[in-house]
Amino acid sequence: MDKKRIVVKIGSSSLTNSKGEIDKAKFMDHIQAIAAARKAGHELILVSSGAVAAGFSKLGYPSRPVTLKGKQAAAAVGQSLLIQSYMKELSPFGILPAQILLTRNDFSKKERYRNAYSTLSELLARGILPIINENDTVSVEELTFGDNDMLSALVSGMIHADQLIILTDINGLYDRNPRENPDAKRFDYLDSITEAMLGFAKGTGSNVGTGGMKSKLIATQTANSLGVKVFIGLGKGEDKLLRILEGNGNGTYIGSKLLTPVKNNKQWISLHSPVAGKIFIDNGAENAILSKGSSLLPAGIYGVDGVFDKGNVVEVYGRNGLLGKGEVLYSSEEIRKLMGKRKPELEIEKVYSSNEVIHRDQWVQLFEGRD
Ligand SMILES: Nc1ncnc2c1ncn2[C@@H]1O[C@H](COP(=O)(O)OP(=O)(O)O)[C@@H](O)[C@H]1O
Ligand SMILES: N[C@@H](CCC(=O)OP(=O)(O)O)C(=O)O
Repeated sequence: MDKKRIVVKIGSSSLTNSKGEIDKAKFMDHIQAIAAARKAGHELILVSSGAVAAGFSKLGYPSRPVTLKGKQAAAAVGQSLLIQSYMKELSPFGILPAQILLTRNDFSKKERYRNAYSTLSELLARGILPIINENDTVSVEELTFGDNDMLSALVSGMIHADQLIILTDINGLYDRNPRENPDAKRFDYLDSITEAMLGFAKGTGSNVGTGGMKSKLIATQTANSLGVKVFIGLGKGEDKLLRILEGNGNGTYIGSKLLTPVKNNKQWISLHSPVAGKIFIDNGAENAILSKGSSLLPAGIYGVDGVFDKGNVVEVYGRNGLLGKGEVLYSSEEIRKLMGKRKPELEIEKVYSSNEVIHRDQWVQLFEGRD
């Protein structure tokens, strides 16, 4: 089998018990499977939940806390317990883990996004097993990933993984919540996640998990849009990851064969960049961008909203509303002077070095009406 780069996301319910402790048997099952997949030559990155679930009982909480300070305090204790266990149990297999705690800001600032990518690549190149979690203790509610399903999707896109494996306490997506409908049917293979599927995926079934199946499906849509195939399910035994990679896993596989990887700068523009302003373009420019894949030139721009600098990301609007997002090569002040002008006029003025306001390589189409 080809050597693959895989992101494995393990949910709280697959690591801990309801009393708020790491479940030794579940934990060791993952360790053995990780070791076997690495031995087979695959590159692995772990996104491990479980910090809150493994920490709350040590702080005297009877169950998973609901307040922000309670969750953050529990995560501070639980995260170190988790990493300690990973270190100890992976060591006999000669695997050295590295703890990486990320916040939403690490993705929204371009330099930090690039830096996270370089660090992860360096760790992989040196044979280390990165273990990622959200930095729960410092993340504030408005600035979180939502859950680790989304974090794992964003990481798998960033490092151009071949597959994202979401290990949970249920063997895949069913057409109704199987905990409430015993005759619900499971999907084995899906090309993509549709709106209808989002409708029948519901919340968590355990008292330690957070997002339930719905958050896994939303994360799957994101991973697929970045060119990464997804498996959602469970498994037992040291060969469970290898079986999943061979296509024999106990769960649902999602993503057609036609998925295309997305370059990191385009991922950053479409999913992480803060929007600094708006540009309004005419029909000719809209056609050129959407149908011919051209860059955006000043001639087609008739309006600018906001104050922004060169290098910021703006939204571009046409007759169909929002068309996409792109990184501008001029400030809002400069674009106001340039807009509507054609090449000869710009050349006579000899002020600007390049004609493009947004280069095609820094443009991401969000309007789905056209290719
Ligand atoms: N249509 C569905 N198919 C499968 N599981 C579902 C569905 N709707 C809701 N669920 C629930 O989602 C749960 C898995 O999510 P969650 O508890 O958040 O797990 P984790 O801790 O692994 O992230 C399942 O145990 C199940 O109760
Ligand atoms: N970052 C949190 C987990 C958040 C989360 O998404 O949990 P889960 O639904 O179990 O994957 C923690 O470590 O407790």
